[in-house]
Amino acid sequence: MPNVETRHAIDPVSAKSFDTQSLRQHFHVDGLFVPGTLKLVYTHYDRMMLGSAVPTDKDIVLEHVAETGTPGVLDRREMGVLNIGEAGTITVDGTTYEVGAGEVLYIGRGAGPITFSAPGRYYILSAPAHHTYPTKLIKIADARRVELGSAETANERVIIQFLHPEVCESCQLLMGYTQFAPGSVWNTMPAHRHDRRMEAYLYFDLSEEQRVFHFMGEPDETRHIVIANEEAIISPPWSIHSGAGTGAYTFCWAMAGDNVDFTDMDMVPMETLR
Ligand SMILES: O=C(O)C(=O)C[C@H](O)C(=O)CO
Ligand SMILES: [Zn+2]
Repeated sequence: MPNVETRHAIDPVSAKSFDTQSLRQHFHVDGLFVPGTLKLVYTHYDRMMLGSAVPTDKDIVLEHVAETGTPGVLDRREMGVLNIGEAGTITVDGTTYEVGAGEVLYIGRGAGPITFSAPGRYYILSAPAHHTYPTKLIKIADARRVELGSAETANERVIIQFLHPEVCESCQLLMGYTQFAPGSVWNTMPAHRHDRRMEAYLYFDLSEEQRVFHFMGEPDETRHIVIANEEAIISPPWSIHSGAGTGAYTFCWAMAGDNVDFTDMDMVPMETLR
């Protein structure tokens, strides 16, 4: 049985009163990517599930997750898996996909069981789905690239979009990752919100000593959470989501909610941030 933790949805009024420990308890995820284990976090934000699988000499099979209330985990869901480790394989319904470093496997509704094989460090995202789109391996060259920011503002980066309507159809999941040029450290500032979609971040490619200060909260009530390598953030739909690192890093962003329009954002004017 997978190790599954549940996170309930928190409203912005309650979040205002949280101290560091409470913020971390509700919005921060650690303990991911432990060799030989499958860990899942079942959230009540659009029922997005996130987690990790790190197979060793033994494969890890994902089939039933009690929290979904269905025999197979993907009976009514879709899944995106990003490999942040060495190339490995994922087998879905008897078809084996070679998933290289930085590649994403989209797994359509109704598929499974899913077998994760070494080597590979697999970051897992899943949301409810109303339609079955085909399972598809997405290579980096097939993804959509958006270059933005500049060295002068310490935010020169490329957003690489994998689960995006122009690349791979999905019901709810939008997913990709953002990589920084050396010396650039700021993501998603000026900040935005999108009440239509929640968002989850996984920060990775950080050295042991490196940290990212992740900013969250309503624009006039911001808070921060200090993040180390391969730790994640659950970002509620009412919250900004932004970060500044002590050096360059990569982060995987993923969203679920009412639309799959990456550009549907409500920008937050700088002068309103507190
Ligand atoms: O660096 C950025 O800016 C991002 O990657 C933005 C996130 O992808 C995002 O918040 C999308 O809604
Ligand atoms: Zn966003």
